[in-house]
Amino acid sequence: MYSNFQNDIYAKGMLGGVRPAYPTEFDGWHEAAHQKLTPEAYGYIAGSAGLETTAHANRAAFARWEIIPRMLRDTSKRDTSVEILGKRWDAPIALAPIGVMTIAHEEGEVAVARGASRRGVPMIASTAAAKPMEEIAAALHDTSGNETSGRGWYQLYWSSDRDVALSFVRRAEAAGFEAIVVTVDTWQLAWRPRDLVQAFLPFLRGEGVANFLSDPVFQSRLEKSPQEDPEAAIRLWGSIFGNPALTFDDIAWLREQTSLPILVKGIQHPDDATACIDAGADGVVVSNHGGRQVDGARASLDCLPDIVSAIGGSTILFDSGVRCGADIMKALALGADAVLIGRPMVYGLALGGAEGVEHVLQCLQADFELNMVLSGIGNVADIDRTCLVRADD
Ligand SMILES: Cc1cc2nc3c(=O)[nH]c(=O)nc-3n(C[C@H](O)[C@H](O)[C@H](O)COP(=O)(O)O)c2cc1C
Ligand SMILES: CCCCC(=O)C(=O)O
Repeated sequence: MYSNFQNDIYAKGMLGGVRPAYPTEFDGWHEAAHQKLTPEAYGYIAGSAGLETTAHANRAAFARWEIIPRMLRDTSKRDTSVEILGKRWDAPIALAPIGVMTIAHEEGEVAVARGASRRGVPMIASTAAAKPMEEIAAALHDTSGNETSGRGWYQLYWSSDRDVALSFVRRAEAAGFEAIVVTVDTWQLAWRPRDLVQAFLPFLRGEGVANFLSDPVFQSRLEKSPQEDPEAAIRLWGSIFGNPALTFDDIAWLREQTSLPILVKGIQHPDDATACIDAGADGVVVSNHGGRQVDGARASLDCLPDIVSAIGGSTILFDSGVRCGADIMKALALGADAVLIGRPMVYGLALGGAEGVEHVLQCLQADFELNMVLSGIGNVADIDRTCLVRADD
């Protein structure tokens, strides 16, 4: 039971005089990480596109839904597990793909992988990771110490050089990642004022390009190796990173290239969701990239119900604005199968590396479980639309 964590905290405090090493909710993680991070790293992580209207809308949308807890329902048996793409997850939570995590902590995604596997939470490794995917996979699957083997998916930023994109998929298969998540909303970075005013883009100093620099197909496009001529390698990265020409036909093409499940991340319109499924995807991630791409875009949570109506039965994950157990419950009640945790995890990483990631996940798991059972629901499958009312009703 995840909620044993609550008892542990009280017991350690009252019997041993020890308080938790880190805060236990989002604002605390955010504030403490803000103190620790460089201004540039903080701006990159916390910042969103434009006036950050969409980032705020993501939070406001959660506030417009309210849970009505039900009483006197037997919740003595509780089950937070879900089945996603044929695999059992202990909780309806995975880690969102997040690039260039060495700006938050020197061990970057390797620490994220360790924290995730200790909590049994699947991790989606980003193409823009600061560590090559093979290193992340090794950390995920490392069962030394008391870690259980973690579960990983690979997030593909689809290069305009299709052979590089395919090489990433082949490497992900070989490294043991269990699904491909194609992110389609960020083939180019949006107008991000916090980064612009600090003129900060970590990729240009060689952080977050490891998957490219270590890739044999990418290397074959260079005259000299990335070690010999790092500048030329970064220039090539800049020119082939994203692919504005991508269409649903490419998803259909990818479907023929790999037997791994494919999810398309960054979907906000129900017709796009349907087209993804028609092209052979197994599901989508309803997301506006945490408000980091199209400012003025609709809150991700508000996009969810129509997409559920359009492609219900396919796998539907959700992110953008998930901060606490209640948010997880609301997203599930509106039809998501599971949610992805983004910034809360990054702040945990900044605070304490693998231990910080583990702590944030443990808090979210316990908070979610307690929220669910105290609402009178013993089983994730029973979280549905009847748990919620609109705040203005
Ligand atoms: C610092 C940072 C880096 C990110 N890098 C990636 C990435 O490499 N690939 C990707 O698909 N999404 C990336 N995202 C988006 C997340 O996967 C996710 O959609 C977003 O964080 C959800 O919003 P939230 O963190 O506000 O909940 C990034 C987000 C942040 C904050
Ligand atoms: C160029 C990769 C960008 C990483 C990303 O997705 C983000 O910063 O939101």
